[in-house]
Amino acid sequence: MTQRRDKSTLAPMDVTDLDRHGAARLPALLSPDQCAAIVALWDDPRAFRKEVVMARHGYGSGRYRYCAYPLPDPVAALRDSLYPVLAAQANRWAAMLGTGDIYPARHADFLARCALAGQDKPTPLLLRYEAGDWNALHQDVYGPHIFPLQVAILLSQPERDFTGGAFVLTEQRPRMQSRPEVVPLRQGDAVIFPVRDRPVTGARGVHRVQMRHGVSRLLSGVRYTLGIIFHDAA
Ligand SMILES: O=C(O)CCC(=O)C(=O)O
Ligand SMILES: [Fe+2]
Repeated sequence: MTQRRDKSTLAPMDVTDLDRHGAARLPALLSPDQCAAIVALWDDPRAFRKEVVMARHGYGSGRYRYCAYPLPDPVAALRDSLYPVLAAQANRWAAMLGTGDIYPARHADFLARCALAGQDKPTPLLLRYEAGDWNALHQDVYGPHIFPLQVAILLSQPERDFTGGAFVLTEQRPRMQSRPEVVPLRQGDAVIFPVRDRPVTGARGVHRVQMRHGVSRLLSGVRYTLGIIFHDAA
């Protein structure tokens, strides 16, 4: 599948936004047709390994389905093409934090590392929300191996397909109150954000802030998102 923009490079502003605000938007990563093709996967049971009904677990309200391996073509293409850019950013953050973590240039090599630790189940997921549904603030950690950045792509068109349902991040600042960040998305836009935490440079050097993401209540309609997580699950 061809995407509308070259994802091998992110505009410098995107990286600046990640460092300054903890999230960066990739406008029009997918066309409306590409979004529709991914939404259509929802009804194909071969595409998925598991469904989660969020209310049963206290995760909010709505449903999501984890893709099965082999990933559906458009999902595999997105995961492969986004990874190298995010790995460069992940390595920069690891260096800032002095963790010693090194993320390999090839996604396959990172997945091999996950698999050795028993994390071999695919984590890309399709989420579906109806009026009244929401997604509790959370972190998508599935085992000790964590790739620190993830991507969510809005597949539905705000105001036409749904209202409400904003993508929300919170940043838990040490010994301070949390900071909310709302990322306005149009259909086909992606948001890049930290899975668990990120480095922030303060007066006394670099410290870690915890991040959580979620979705505010849908007021009407139906909203689909594709979530791309780069570590596999145990
Ligand atoms: O539906 C959304 O915008 C958020 C989805 C999500 O939690 C994820 O992609 O990990
Ligand atoms: Fe999530």
